[in-house]
Amino acid sequence: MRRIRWNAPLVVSLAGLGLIVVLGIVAPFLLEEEATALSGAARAHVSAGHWLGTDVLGRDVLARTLVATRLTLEMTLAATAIAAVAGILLGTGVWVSGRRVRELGLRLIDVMISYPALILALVIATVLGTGPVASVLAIGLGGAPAFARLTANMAASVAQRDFVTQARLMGVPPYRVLVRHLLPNISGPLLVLLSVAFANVLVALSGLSFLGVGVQAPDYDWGALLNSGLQSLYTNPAEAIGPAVAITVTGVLAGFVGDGLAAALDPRGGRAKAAAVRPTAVATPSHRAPADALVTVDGLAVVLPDGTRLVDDVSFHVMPGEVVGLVGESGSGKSLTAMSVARLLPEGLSAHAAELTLDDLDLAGPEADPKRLATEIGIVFQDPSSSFNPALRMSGQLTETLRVHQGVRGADADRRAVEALEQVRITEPARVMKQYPHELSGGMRQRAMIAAALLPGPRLIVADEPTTALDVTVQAEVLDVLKDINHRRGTSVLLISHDIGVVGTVCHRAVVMYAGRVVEELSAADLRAGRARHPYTRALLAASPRLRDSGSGERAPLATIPGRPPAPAGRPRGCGFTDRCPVAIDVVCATERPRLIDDVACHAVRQEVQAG
Ligand SMILES: Nc1ncnc2c1ncn2[C@@H]1O[C@H](COP(=O)(O)OP(=O)(O)OP(=O)(O)O)[C@@H](O)[C@H]1O
Repeated sequence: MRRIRWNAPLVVSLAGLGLIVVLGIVAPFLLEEEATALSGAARAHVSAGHWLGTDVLGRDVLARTLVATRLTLEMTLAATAIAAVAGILLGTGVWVSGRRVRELGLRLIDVMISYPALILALVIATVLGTGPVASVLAIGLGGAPAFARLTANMAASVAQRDFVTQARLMGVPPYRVLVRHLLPNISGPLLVLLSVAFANVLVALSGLSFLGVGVQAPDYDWGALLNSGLQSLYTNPAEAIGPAVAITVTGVLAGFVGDGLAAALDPRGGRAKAAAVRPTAVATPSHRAPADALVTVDGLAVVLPDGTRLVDDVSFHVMPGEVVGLVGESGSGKSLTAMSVARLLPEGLSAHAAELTLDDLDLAGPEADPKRLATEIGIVFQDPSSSFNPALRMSGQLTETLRVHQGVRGADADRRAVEALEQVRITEPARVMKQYPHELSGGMRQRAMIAAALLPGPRLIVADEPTTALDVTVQAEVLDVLKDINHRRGTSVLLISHDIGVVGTVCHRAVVMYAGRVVEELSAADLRAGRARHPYTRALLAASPRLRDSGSGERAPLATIPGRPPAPAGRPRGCGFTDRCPVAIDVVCATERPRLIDDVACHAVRQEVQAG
């Protein structure tokens, strides 16, 4: 419950159900007499005295409908509880039992689920006989397989996680594993199923009473009233309307609670949308980007709600037709910087910058045109297996931006998608268009991702570690495709990579990041020639099998960088690299933040320049 994000449908439907519950509690006290009093006028029509008319014995239908609320809700709650408890126990029980019991339990659930719940309930009701207790038991047990299946499926993924295995190895008793580890991790979807099951149980119980198997006279629930009302449907339809409306409204409200809960528990739903970058109050740019730069980032900061700066004062630019690499170890802030440019920051983070523009498009402004964003910036993500929807064919996914933002449809869109696939060197593009993502290899998927990013004709491609999930030979092919696109179409590329070798070979210029800041900017030619100045860039080069021998021509052993980058909250006041730096100057490096002067932010380099 602690992670629920309240939304309007959830609040309204819960309030509606609450009102019905209150009605169910008070109506028998207030209206019992009226509901049983014989007025003498059988099947009377709607009148001021009887808003829904009277039944076959002359009793007020509205009063009876309201009084029946309590029994109906009690039975529905009881049957839902039986279904949930029996189903959850069975579904989780199989995962805390031994292998044989588990196999047997899972097969049993399979068999039970293959029978429609109502048929199962009717069979049970026939065995148990008529009456409210029998129908509650029947509907409850009939609904249990749905809970058992959901619980078993979800518990399967949790039960194999390391913390559950560890708990079992430590001898934690099964019921504690169940209560502490399994149930809390599957509670969200179970809550949703619970509200949907409530609606189904209500309809099923009313159905049994309607068929005469459920509640027996003189007791009555909405189903029994519906049965009686149906007999006078042509003479006094209002008699059936009361219970019918009650069942429908309550069922729909319970369904809305389920929908509302699903939305409220969905981590991607509700307000979970990409955070926009806000302009900072700083009006004077600190970074002198050329006037004709395509992308200008000046003084970008990405901040956690507690004020921790994950990315701090980052400035760089990308020229038209230029490939710029953002390089640094894991956690240096590359992705957050790139995602700020694409306005795709994860929820909860806020960003601000003195300037963040793509040509004349203000990426920091609140109303950056979504159409321009979608068509002028193409994004290639790291993992090609999760970039496409596995349930849809490639054609629909590749042409989506064209259809949505450029109004290009049908054969035209398909033709352009085929051309884009050809450009990324996919053979038989027409066949690939008809395939599903899982039918393509990882390298093909990543090239298709690049084709999708290319299709609307973007001016910038942001490629976030596009080859990390691929094996080495395929990596080279994908990087080649990116280089080729830049060469042939002049598309600028912002390439994020932790591999300085990749950046040195593919990019024109590298922006080296460490601990959320830019520490050096240099051309790829300088990188390849080993002309890096910042000790961190030099350490990255020494650790790169591709570039370590460049410049000197010697075969130095592959180096590692000792220590680890500081966590965002524990970064020192001065230079973040101080603790790992071989040339750190006492006190000053730890306490004074080095500014980026002549493309390098390092006190030691500055001192060297001044001395010599
Ligand atoms: N949504 C988030 N909430 C909290 N911290 C985050 C979030 N996203 C990233 N971070 C933290 O911000 C820092 C920078 O993250 P970022 O993903 O930009 O690094 P990166 O250089 O791209 O690393 P990697 O190559 O591992 O993706 C890291 O310390 C990371 O743990």
